[in-house]
Order: sequence, then C-alpha cells, then structure tokens
Amino acid sequence: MTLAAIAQMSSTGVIAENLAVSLKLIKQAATAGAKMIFLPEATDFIAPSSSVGSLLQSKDITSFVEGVQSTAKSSSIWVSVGVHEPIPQDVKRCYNTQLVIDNKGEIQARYRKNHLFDVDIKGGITILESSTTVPGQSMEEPINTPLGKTGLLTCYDIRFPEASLRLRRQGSEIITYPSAFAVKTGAAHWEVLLRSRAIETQCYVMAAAQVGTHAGSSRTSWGHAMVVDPFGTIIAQCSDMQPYRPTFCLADVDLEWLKETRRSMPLWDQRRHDIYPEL
Ligand SMILES: O=C(O)CNC(=O)[C@H](CS)NC(=O)CCC(=O)C(=O)O
Repeated sequence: MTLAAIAQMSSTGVIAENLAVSLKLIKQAATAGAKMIFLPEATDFIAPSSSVGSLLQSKDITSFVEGVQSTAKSSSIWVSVGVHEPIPQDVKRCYNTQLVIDNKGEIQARYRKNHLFDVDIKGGITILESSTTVPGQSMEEPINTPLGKTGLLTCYDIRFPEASLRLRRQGSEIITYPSAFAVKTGAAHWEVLLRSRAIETQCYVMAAAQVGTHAGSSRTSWGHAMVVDPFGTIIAQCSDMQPYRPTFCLADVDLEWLKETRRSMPLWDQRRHDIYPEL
C-alpha cells in the first residue's frame, strides 16, 4: 500500500502566494509519509480573464514550476499540479496543463486539458475558458508513478467518459482530475461524476480541488477534494468546514484491492466491441 495526499486550497491572483501555500502542502504531505501529492487545477493562480495575459508574461509563472520542482526533489515526493502553461507565440492564451513531477524534481508528464469549460448556466455561471486557453490536441499515455499506472485528465474532462475508458484500456490504475469546479455544477454533479468514472474504469480517482472564494477574482469553487476507490467508495475527503484553509486528505492506494475489484467483476472481459467501438 502506498500513501497519496490530495490537496484542497483557494488559489489567489498572486502567483508567489500560491507557490508558498503549495510548497508548504508538499512538505507536509512528504512528512506525513505520502509518496505523491495531487494539487488542484490552476494551482499557480486564479484570476479574472483580463489579468491572465500579464500573469502569463510574468517571471513568477516560471518560478512557480521551478519552485515546485525543487521542493519535490528536496522532500523526495512526486507532485501532480495544474498550471497555466504559456504559449510563446500567443501573448494572451495558455494551455491548461497538468504536470507530473517526480521525486528528483524532473517533469515526467505534461497533459494539456482537451475539453474547455465554455458554458452558460442560468442562475449559475457563464464562463468562456477558450477566451484564455487553447485546448490540448492529444491525450497522454498513463505514466508509472509510485502509486501505480496513472492517467491524466483535468476538471471538465470528467464529463467525457470516453477519455477515462481509453486511459483504463491503456493500463491506468489511477486517474487524476485536478479541478476547480463551479459551485452550482459541483453541488449537482461533482461526486456523481467522480464516483461514476471510478466505478466504470475500476481505477482509483484522485480529485484535488480549488475551494471557496478566490481572493482577487469573482470566482468561487466547490472544493470537496476526494479520493474514490475502484469500487466507487469515497475513501478520503477534505473538510468542508469554513473558513477554508489549505489542506489535504490521505488515502492508501492498494493495487491488490484494485485487482480484486477487477477480478470479481471483470468488466474488461465482458465488453461488447462487436456492438460498440473500442476506445
Ligand atoms: O484556468 C483557470 O483559471 C481555472 N480553470 C477552471 O476553473 C476550469 C475552466 S474555467 N474550470 C472548470 O473546468 C470547471 C468545470 C465545472 O465546473 C463543471 O464541469 O461543472
């Protein structure tokens, strides 16, 4: 069994503040015995779309990733972290990227969010992620981490089960969804979506999350960072008590238990690819 830490925090529009919070969580998770910590989507900053361009041009955006890399190394822990990845030819837009950094500080994987959150929900929110973000054009093969084979997706991607089924077919044992879910859709869908993806893929689902009101922005996030096991049980969840503080929950990843779940209900041997396509 290997211990994983799943973080919940409220990023602000100041990158240096978010870096300080992240480094503290990384060190605490390592001290607690976790081999890998999952930080949310947009850990580096959450800011109004009008300030995204200048933040992308700032030096702090590179210092953020370098800071996480050097602390991953000094604390000897793997880190998954959601960041805004600048695009050299595009001064206004970025990729919404999940980085996986190993315990030597090296970037092992980089997944650029494929599905952008362009929605208009009455009584909820109107948001156009594509105004500041360029969609990724591919998925990443699952990578080996201390927890097991890990497939990478981000936030809104959770509404597209084709992607998670494909990651399972490619051998994933763990699927990550670093997130910053909206409050209205979070209350209605977050837990159902996470548990559904875990049940269908028989994978551990790691869902680090942004929570609460983000200083310097009008955005509020749903939180409820959690880990779901391959049977669909929530085995760890961050507190919902306010005022929110940066925190993490810990969960044991047990690949024997995962195998038992898959043995007892062999969904992958029972698929009907003669009727519907294989993903
Ligand atoms: O880049 C940033 O600043 C942070 N990114 C986000 O907050 C992203 C895009 S706006 N949020 C989501 O995808 C929420 C999905 C959601 O809430 C749902 O599917 O219901």
